[in-house]
Amino acid sequence: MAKDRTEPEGNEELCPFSEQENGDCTVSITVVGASGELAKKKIFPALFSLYYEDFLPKNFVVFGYARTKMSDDELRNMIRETLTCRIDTRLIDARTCRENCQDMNHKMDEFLKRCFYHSGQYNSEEHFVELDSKLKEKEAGKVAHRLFYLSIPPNIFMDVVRCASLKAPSIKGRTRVIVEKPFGVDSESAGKLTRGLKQYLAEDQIYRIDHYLGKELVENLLVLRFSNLVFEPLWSRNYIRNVQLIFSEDSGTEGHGRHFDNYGIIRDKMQNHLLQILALFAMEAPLSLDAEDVRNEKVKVLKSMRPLKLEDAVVGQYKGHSKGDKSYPAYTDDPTIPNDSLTPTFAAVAFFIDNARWDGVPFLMKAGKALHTRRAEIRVQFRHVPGNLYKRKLGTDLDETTNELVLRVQPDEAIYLNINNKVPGLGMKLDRTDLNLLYQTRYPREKADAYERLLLDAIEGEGRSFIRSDELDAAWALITPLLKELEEKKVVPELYPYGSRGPVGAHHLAAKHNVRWGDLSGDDS
Ligand SMILES: NC(=O)C1=CN([C@@H]2O[C@H](COP(=O)(O)OP(=O)(O)OC[C@H]3O[C@@H](n4cnc5c(N)ncnc54)[C@H](OP(=O)(O)O)[C@@H]3O)[C@@H](O)[C@H]2O)C=CC1
Ligand SMILES: O=C1O[C@H](COP(=O)(O)O)[C@@H](O)[C@H](O)[C@H]1O
Repeated sequence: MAKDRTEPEGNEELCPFSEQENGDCTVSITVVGASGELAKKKIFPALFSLYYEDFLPKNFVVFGYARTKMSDDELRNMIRETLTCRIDTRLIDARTCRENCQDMNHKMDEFLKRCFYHSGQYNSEEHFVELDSKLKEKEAGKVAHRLFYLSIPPNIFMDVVRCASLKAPSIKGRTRVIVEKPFGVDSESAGKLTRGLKQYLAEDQIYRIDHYLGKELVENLLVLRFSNLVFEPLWSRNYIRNVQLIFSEDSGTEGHGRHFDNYGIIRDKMQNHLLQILALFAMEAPLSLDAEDVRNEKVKVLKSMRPLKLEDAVVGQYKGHSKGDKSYPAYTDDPTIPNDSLTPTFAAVAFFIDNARWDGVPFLMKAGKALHTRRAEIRVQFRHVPGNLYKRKLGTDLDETTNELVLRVQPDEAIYLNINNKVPGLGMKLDRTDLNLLYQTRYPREKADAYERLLLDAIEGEGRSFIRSDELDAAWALITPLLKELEEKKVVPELYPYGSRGPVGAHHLAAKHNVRWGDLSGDDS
């Protein structure tokens, strides 16, 4: 029996698979682009983890679809051999325990019996008719929900959507399609993609995936805000001075830059992951946790934001750097990148939300490759404490002593609040310390991968963590003017050394808004 994620066991009404449990229903999941990296690294492992943990319904099949010729057994071997999911890791940690390994092998055999492959072209209706008949055979006359995961490059999305919706839709059940990013490169192309998808699918059949919305800390944002009394009263311009959304990677493109060079860091990280997090952070309380209520609030806050102009941004590109006997390449040393590429590998921008809650509060975003560290976090810097009671003890630099709440999305998920505290003893010495919730300590069990959570949501028809088309439009409307200016004016990015803290311009941008980057100060750098 599939586990219920929402309620203690035994609550029949809320069980999302109750139909399947009585044997009437089945779910067919087709991974389109099954021969690709994402399918191997993320999608099949996530499906296996869900199966292993009993979250998949009783009746399901998984089909791989791609042009590469492969037999069912070859697909199964690929899945078995490339397994990199948390279950595998758990077993490596417990490798002395033979029972666990036997259990996993048994579960893997059972899972693979449900996996099949069909080779076909992405634009061939005939090949999708063949897929449909194979699906029907496995579905054996049950009401079948069909989920197509488009793990393919965007130029073939429309072919697949057309063929799948015309020739292989669910007849009595629901047809849903997970669409991978990129969702266009600007407002115009995103609008075109949406109009194309809507020729064949209704909005509630489209699941635009941004895997950051499946990350534990991001899912927790609304819980933190709306289930604790202590945060919400502080969550506004009255107490918050600025908010920082930071995404740094410590590696460059290293020979795989061709795809990135067409997009750049603003499209790759800001338009999607960081703006999505910002919307969840800043939105008003939704009427309910229903997908439409949550997404309505996200759209509202995105629409209240000022579109970016060149003066709100700094762009950078990493250059080569030597440290001891090790040397690190420049972005343009990557053989897949043109030597004269102006693509930003770093950007810092300042957003403002023109609504009553956030008027005047800078929301600074920073994302970059080849930086000194890898991290994704939200930093909330609060206002200074009024009055001078402890000023002599705290020092004159009030920025150093204001409260800061940090939500670290990765690595090592954590939520901590910097506070000032008296050092125990007879004197009156103050110390800066933090109230710290380190996930690894509090919740030591390994965490589900974002793809697991989002796949399960899509199977269950839960759209809350997927991007609706009006959200997408609103996000592109904020970013497109800046992208156009950068491209039209051929803005040359400021160079920064590989492994550094990014271009100096990012500090100037922050200083213009009276902000200091929290990740570069004190013991956090
Ligand atoms: N890899 C990742 O970590 C991430 C990927 N994505 C997105 O997910 C999608 C899939 O990613 P990924 O698996 O890495 O992509 P791949 O480049 O590996 O492509 C997936 C499959 O699509 C087919 N394919 C590739 N190029 C073409 C083409 N030009 N024309 C027709 N078919 C083609 C190939 O299958 P075959 O030749 O067998 O038909 C390939 O195995 C992409 O849209 C990507 O932007 C998003 C986030 C992260
Ligand atoms: O969407 C993307 O995200 C990955 C990083 O994902 P993470 O979960 O490992 O943080 C990034 O490498 C890729 O460039 C980008 O397209």
